[in-house]
Amino acid sequence: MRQYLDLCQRILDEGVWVDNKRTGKRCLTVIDADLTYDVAANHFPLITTRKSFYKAAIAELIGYIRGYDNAADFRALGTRTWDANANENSAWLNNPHRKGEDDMGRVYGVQGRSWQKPDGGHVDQLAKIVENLSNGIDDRGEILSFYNPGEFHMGCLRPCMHTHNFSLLGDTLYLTSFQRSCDVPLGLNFNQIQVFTFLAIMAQITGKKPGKAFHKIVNAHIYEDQLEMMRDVQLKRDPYPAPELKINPDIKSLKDLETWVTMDDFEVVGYQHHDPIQYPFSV
Ligand SMILES: Nc1nc(=O)c2c([nH]1)NC[C@@H]1CN(c3ccc(C(=O)N[C@@H](CCC(=O)O)C(=O)O)cc3)CN21
Ligand SMILES: O=c1ccn([C@H]2C[C@H](O)[C@@H](COP(=O)(O)O)O2)c(=O)[nH]1
Repeated sequence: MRQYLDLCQRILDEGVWVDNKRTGKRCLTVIDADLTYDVAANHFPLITTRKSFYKAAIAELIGYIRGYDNAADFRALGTRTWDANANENSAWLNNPHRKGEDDMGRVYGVQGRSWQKPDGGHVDQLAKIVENLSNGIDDRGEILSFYNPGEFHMGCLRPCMHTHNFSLLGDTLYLTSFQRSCDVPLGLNFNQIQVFTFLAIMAQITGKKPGKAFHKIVNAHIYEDQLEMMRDVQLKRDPYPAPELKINPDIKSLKDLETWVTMDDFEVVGYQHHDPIQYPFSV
């Protein structure tokens, strides 16, 4: 938790104001942040200086794993976080590739599970990684990439967390995740949970021990309308100790994740937190 607060403070101390054309807002911005999560010790990186809705963050991750392309499917899993990008951004609403209400297009998990090949076939990047890791293989290219510039025009948003690179050392699994753009008050609260949970769940279904997860962020920002709450409320609070994440041990395969898993299969133990803070969201 301390590393999150340090990043917030660093943005306040060293950040540079940058105009953002897509949202029409200014962001206080720093470049390059590294966060590390100890998944082996189960120190779940849940924000404690405000109430965090972690089930929504895990629901997003499961939706990516399943290759969802529709905000309604995300809602059914337990998160409304894609509603605005799917249905309220005028550039996407006017895009001829949008297939109707709730469509997100070829974003995130669609690329992860079904990257189009020039010959008409598809690549399932995640299935290949699970297969290799389960067999003890790390070919130094266990990479899940959502970043497909050739199809940016077919999706509502370019992926922010765009690459997850798994590594095996003996029977310990590591994850290095790359993020190009990070809304620190809102997005990072979710992204920390997702990087941690992704390593924990991949270790579980491939029969490995989880090690550490390394989260590398390029552009880390606070939107102008979030700044006051961050500076005057959240950063004035003292953090509580990290809680633990409990995952249903019956989840044993990618198929389980794709078929029957719900948010009831994830539970956080020992979560002490301050009151919620509602930060503005920029579409
Ligand atoms: N500007 C922006 N920031 C983001 O973090 C973001 C996007 N856009 N677009 C795509 C996804 C959607 N994400 C979101 C969207 C909404 C919340 C949000 O409103 N979180 C609330 C609680 C939500 C709930 O109750 O489930 C929060 O207080 O954390 C978080 C992440 C992350 N991403
Ligand atoms: O997982 C996510 C998804 C999105 N974000 C934030 C980062 C930016 O504030 C916006 C995306 O805007 P771009 O103009 O495409 O950079 O969403 C996040 O933090 N985490």
